[in-house]
Amino acid sequence: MQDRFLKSVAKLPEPLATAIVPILNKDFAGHIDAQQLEQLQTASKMELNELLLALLPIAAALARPPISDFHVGAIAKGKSGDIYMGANIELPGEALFHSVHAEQSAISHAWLSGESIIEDIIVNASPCGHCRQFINELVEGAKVNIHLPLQKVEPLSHYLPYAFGPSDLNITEPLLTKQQHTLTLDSNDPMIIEGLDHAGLSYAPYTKTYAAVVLETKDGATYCGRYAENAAFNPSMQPMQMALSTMARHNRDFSEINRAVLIESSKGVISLVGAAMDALHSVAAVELEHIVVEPE
Ligand SMILES: O=c1ccn([C@H]2C[C@H](O)[C@@H](CO)O2)c(=O)[nH]1
Ligand SMILES: [Zn+2]
Repeated sequence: MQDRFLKSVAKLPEPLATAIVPILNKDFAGHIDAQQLEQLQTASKMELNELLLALLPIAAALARPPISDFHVGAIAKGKSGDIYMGANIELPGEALFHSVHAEQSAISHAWLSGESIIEDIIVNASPCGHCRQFINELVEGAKVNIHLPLQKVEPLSHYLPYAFGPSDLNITEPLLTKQQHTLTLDSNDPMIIEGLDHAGLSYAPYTKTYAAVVLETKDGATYCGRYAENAAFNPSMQPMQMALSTMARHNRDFSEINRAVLIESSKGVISLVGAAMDALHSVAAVELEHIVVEPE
């Protein structure tokens, strides 16, 4: 089991702790598939909703909050039945808007893993307004069930009545709708090829700035983030933040970043390069490679 989970596992009821230890092996990065979840349910004799709440300390152990020391853990449950953990990240010395909320981290984890509908979000602290908005931007967002430790399960619409969302800007395909934008560049650099794929899957209906970030560590492992825009603009999740959140879930230190690439479409009305550089430089002494690609 990874050391970062020792304290959280110690707090779990014994049968659940015993059953989860093998899952928390060195490769664990916050994903528990439907079959494993069923095994945990059998072993712990817990109702599914009870089990999901019991798993939150594991999700919270993924957090990196050097400013607040407030560890938030969230779980997004996809239509497939798999669950995806996420946690908050704060960037040392940088403006607070660079922070990633646990709910965004869990949602982006599900999205990067190919989920097209998120049915439930489980979180250990009441979701802030920004997260309620982010959830409302998803496919069937108003219907996402919100699970909190001391509250009965309610759909997002209970927590965010009279909501603003993509339809107010005449966007009919919300976040998580399959994207396929063609960005091609003649390159045989594996990091750039990976980045082009992710940029093509990014979600940017308001600016068309399709973008992705790929971070590489010295051992050759790569961690990706795609741009996820919001109709409410400010809660949009930057590709650098999403990539850092992927790295944190994989238990990698940001100082291990060896190479960082931002790919973005030349036809977008904004550029994410300044924001991406600020975020990157707060955690790693690496220059950002900025690659601008002509969409087809
Ligand atoms: O809904 C919320 C509210 C706050 N936080 C994080 C952001 C920041 O890192 C810390 C303090 O606000 O908690 C979340 O992850 N989700
Ligand atoms: Zn929040």
